[in-house]
Amino acid sequence: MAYTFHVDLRGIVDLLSHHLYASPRVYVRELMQNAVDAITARRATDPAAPGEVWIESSSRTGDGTLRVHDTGIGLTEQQVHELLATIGRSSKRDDLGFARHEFLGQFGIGLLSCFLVADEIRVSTRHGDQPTVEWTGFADGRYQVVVAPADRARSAPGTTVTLAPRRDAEHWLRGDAVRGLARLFGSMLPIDVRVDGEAVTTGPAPWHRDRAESAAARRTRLDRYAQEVFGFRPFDAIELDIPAAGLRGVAFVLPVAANPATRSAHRVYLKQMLLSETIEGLLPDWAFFVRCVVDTTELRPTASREALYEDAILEEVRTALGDALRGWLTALGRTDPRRLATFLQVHHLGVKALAVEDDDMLRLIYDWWRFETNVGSMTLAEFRERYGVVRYLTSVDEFRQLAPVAAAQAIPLVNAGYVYDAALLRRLSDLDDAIETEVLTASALATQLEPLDADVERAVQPFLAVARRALEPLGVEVLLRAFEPASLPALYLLDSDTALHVDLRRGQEAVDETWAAILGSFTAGRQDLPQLVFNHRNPLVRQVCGLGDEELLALAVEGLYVQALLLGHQPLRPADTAALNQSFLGLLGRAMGGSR
Ligand SMILES: Nc1ncnc2c1ncn2[C@@H]1O[C@H](COP(=O)(O)OP(=O)(O)OP(=O)(O)O)[C@@H](O)[C@H]1O
Repeated sequence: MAYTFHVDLRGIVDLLSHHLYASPRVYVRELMQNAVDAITARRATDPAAPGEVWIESSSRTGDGTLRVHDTGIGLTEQQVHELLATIGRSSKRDDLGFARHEFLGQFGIGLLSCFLVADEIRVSTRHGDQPTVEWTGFADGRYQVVVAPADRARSAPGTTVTLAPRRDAEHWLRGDAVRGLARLFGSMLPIDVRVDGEAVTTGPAPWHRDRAESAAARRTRLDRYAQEVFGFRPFDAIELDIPAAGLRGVAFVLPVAANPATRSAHRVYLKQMLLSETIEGLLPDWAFFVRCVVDTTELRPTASREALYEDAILEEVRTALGDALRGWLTALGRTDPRRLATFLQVHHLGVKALAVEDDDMLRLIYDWWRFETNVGSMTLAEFRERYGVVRYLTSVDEFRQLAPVAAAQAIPLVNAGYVYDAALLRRLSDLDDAIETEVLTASALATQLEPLDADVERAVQPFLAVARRALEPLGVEVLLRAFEPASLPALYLLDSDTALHVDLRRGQEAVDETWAAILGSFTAGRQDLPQLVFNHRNPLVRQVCGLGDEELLALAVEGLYVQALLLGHQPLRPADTAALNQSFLGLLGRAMGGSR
């Protein structure tokens, strides 16, 4: 024998309120939606039928109830049983069960949301010339249907829904709350909606085109809209139009930097009814620099109507919106490079993050973003045009230290030490195989520094011997070269590769045997050391080279070593600090005429 399921309405309402809807406020949206759909249905056969929705809040009715009146299609007695009293049954689906395009509703559960604020829902409805039917649904699952007596018969087709409030939910039915919610959800609806006599529908969407309006006036209006809705005056307003998704709208470009890691929230309308102000995932993740407001007819809501259903159309829309933003950026580069430069100034981090994966954005950075170089600030495109190979350093500290030295050796260098820069430079050949890029290593720079004449080289051997002896315990290789700028006495050179091995070796000294053996396996066979290159063009270094007093020479060498470390923003180890102390105190002692 077959039985029919029974539904525990209290359980269902509990489910809706705790798991489906984020807040009871959705009840206003569901009631407006039903009223608008009913008018749409009536106008399908009677295009001249009146289309009005008016809501009387409890502040107006005075008896605590809220009433929603519409001039829609109404229901017959049989439809009342079928549609109002059957959870999940909807008149807005076609024979195959698909949502019908012209309606906002589709799931057949919207009316239940009224139980979030009401104990009792009363519907008085009239379809065509049929008698007025009165249906009352109670939160405990009972319902009654009666044909209205003559004194309560409706004079025209349409429906009135009356809510008797739940205890503790009375405030949801009051004038202020209802007006605010009706305005929030329904301000763009194509049908006139009033709350307590006040219009909440404010006419066409902000992107609606009015032929008589000038471009400047339109922009001012859109700016004002962004200010009202998002609270900022946009850098630009990008109009969006994707006919395949029935989507129109505007992307407002943020005037200040946004965190690329935070997903942007957008204001999305479905068939002119607000779905949510905080829709994520409408745009690709990289489009963090805009806030959109869009209306679409083709995207589908989830049953809560608070999010978009993740399907193939949403995926296509996301791609198309991404293309629109990309198009805006590249067009700006063509038509108004100065504005693009301003945009990049604000949003460069995000655009760079995107350029790591996207060729168009990489091209944008290549052509328009000004990098710091040791030959002035310029774009990578300019740099390449002037100097051929795009040589760069991957740390800001390294750049600060080496840029002047490299410039003096006529080696143009780009500072790629900021976040994403190195990754972008590594990817540049993706744009064009002919673009050559190269990291300048410290050892490569050392080879560019001019060696000394043979005579000088011979003469400085005693200096080198003392300097090597003094610095050997500190694990640094000593060189003497002649280079510009002459004001720099010594240069501490450490490649990132060498730095890693130096760190590992230092780690080895500081840990127990097991760890030392593990770390040792990484450094095995590597003897590279950081280099300290003394500059023979520097007058002080020349003087030190000529010192006959070995003790004084060693003190000077230690001092110059620590100074080079400090200039290179290198951390000082205990041994370096000890060398600094020894040198400083020793030199001080010598200066005051004593000895160590
Ligand atoms: N004001 C109204 N006038 C005429 N019919 C209505 C009205 N309100 C509700 N109905 C009928 O009741 C049915 C159920 O309404 P309900 O709001 O629960 O679901 P829905 O609007 O079909 O779908 P959704 O859950 O997506 O809102 C509707 O399909 C419609 O036929």
